[in-house]
Amino acid sequence: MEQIHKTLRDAKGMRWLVLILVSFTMLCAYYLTDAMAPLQERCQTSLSWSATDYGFFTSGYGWFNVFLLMLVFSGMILDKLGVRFTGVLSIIIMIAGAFVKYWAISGHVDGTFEMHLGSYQLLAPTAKSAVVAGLGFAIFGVGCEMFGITANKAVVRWFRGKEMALAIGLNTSTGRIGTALAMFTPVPLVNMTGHLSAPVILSLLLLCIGFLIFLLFGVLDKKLDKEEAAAGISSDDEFKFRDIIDIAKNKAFWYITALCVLFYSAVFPFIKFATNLIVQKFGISDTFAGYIPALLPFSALLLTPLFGSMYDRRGRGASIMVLGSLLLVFVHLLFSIPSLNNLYIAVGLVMVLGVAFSMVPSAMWPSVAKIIPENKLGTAYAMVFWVQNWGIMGVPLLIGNVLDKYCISGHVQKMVDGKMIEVTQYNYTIPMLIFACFGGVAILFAFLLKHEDAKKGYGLERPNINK
Ligand SMILES: C[C@H](NC(=O)[C@@H](N)CCCCN)C(=O)O
Repeated sequence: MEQIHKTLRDAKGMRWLVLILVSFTMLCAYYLTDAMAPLQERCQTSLSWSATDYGFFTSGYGWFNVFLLMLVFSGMILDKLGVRFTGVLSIIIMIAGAFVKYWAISGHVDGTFEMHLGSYQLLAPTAKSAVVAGLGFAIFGVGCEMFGITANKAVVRWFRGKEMALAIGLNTSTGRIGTALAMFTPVPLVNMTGHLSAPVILSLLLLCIGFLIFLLFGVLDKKLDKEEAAAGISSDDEFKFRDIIDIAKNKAFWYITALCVLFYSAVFPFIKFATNLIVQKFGISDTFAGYIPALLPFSALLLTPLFGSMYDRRGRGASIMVLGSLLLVFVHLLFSIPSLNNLYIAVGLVMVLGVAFSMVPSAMWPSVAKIIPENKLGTAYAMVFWVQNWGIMGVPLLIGNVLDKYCISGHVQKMVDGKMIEVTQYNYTIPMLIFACFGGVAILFAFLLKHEDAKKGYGLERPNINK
């Protein structure tokens, strides 16, 4: 019989199986990334965290990635040692980070912490539990970002010239399922168990399952390596320092990176504060308030593959990014208007934000693969993520501080575990305007990217599927 499939990746079923295996761990990783988001007020009442403490802890995700350049090293490891090794390493790091985070928020750490350099105060008094949880989150963040670039590279390797954007979109969508679950399961879990750390324990369990599933992917990927070697297809994966310089010389790369950090700075940190925003602005209890931000990843998880598939078949990647950025600004501006406090408006806006949050990622990540050659792709994704992590780290810090300095609107007494506790109330107008400003500048870079593509012919407006 004539041989139909040259390698495993030419077998459609195998490609999609690989996608499922890689994506499951994305779900677990994204769940833990956002699992504390609906618990902002619970952290205030159980661990005495202020908005600044919460922002500090949330910023932890990026500390090591940004300051220790862990993301850049991750990219090098990925391009040098491949997706299998890097994937396994990243999951182990995530499990270690999750464990530290669990330790910090489960009542083992008390008191406050401050840091001085001579007479200069580096860190104002901060709840020690927020500092240790932040450290755990920082370790986890290294693994999570390392896994993100590994998953992108693995998907590109298996899907290039086929349904690449759709596959990247579906992989991201699976991550969004994790984010959606993180929006509405933590509060019921905490209520059921009486432990603030219950969602983190669940994440640890999920990550261990993800580890085993990723090993299965490793078996298939190794087989593909062997087949490609036998067919004389070489994967020029070796990392060279020159790669960083080559990538850094590419203008379109910087436009896409700027768009990435600005766009995501207005989305990921927004998710972290969204439950509290809904509680404060729309007067809903935190048990239900998380359901509204959950609509954001929910609509994104349905629409990201749709836009990915549109991009594969019809092209228009740069235009999709422009439109997505416009929608982002529209939503944040409307959220900032104090009189628009009707719950239906909140639901509508979050869903439109979900559309924006589908459009930009579904076009952005496959577009990086059109601008940068595959052998430098791990490093390129790592560089984009590194810049993006400045935003993921800095913006929650900024918003937490702004809330405590300029946005306190009052205090209310709430009954928590049989005790009356004072809970601070916030007005979110200024934070929402800050998010809108990020979106405004993102639009500018989306246009610059479109213009550069028209000049250099990267094909961002052309379909991805080779006919
Ligand atoms: C694919 C992309 N991932 C990222 O941007 C990661 N750097 C951050 C992941 C944070 C997880 N909530 C995406 O999710 O669109």
